[in-house]
Amino acid sequence: MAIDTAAIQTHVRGILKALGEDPDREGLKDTPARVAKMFGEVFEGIGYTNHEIALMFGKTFEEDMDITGMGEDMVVVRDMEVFSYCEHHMALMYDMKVTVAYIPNGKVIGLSKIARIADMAARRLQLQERIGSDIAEIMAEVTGSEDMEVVIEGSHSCMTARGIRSSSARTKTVTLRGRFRSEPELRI
Ligand SMILES: Nc1nc2c(ncn2[C@@H]2O[C@H](COP(=O)(O)OP(=O)(O)OP(=O)(O)O)[C@@H](O)[C@H]2O)c(=O)[nH]1
Ligand SMILES: [Zn+2]
Repeated sequence: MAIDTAAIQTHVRGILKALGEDPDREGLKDTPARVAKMFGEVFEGIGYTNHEIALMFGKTFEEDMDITGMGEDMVVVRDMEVFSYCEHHMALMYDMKVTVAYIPNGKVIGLSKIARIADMAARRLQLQERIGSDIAEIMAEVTGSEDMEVVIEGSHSCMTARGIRSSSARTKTVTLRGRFRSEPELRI
């Protein structure tokens, strides 16, 4: 479902007024439209289910797997940068690095598609933990493998720039599925 751009503009204008601002002054007159456009970008993932994201980026390669045996070798893509917004404050999560490891089950996914999946899962009102479980769920559907680890490190502006103001606090979350859960030596 596409976002309701007109409603967002109306509400942003209302927020500006509630803040004591003049929404018609030169610097703010286009702000509701800009914010609606920005929300369309940064919240694009709200418009898709995990299943739909799996279909969108679900191109896999099965050729040569029997010959090379690479269909069972671990793949790790490190440090994919994403941005997200926490669902509690709608505050930016930044300096977010996502690392995904999986053990293919006979087919592999194109590497760029892993980054696209991580990027789209982050473009929602999220919890860092849920970004990890969403990526694991989408990757499992695409690859047919349950053996997955997703490590995310990031900063939450709701705790670095306001509130407790722990400006250097970083949060690390680890999502483990399948063999990564039962065999600790596999963990990256
Ligand atoms: N587990 C988890 N918590 C988050 C995430 N993003 C933000 N939070 C936390 O969500 C909580 C919301 O707590 P509340 O007490 O309702 O909000 P608040 O009064 O603004 O709390 P303070 O931030 O402590 O001032 C805060 O502790 C945030 O740090 C996240 O991705 N995962
Ligand atoms: Zn927050």
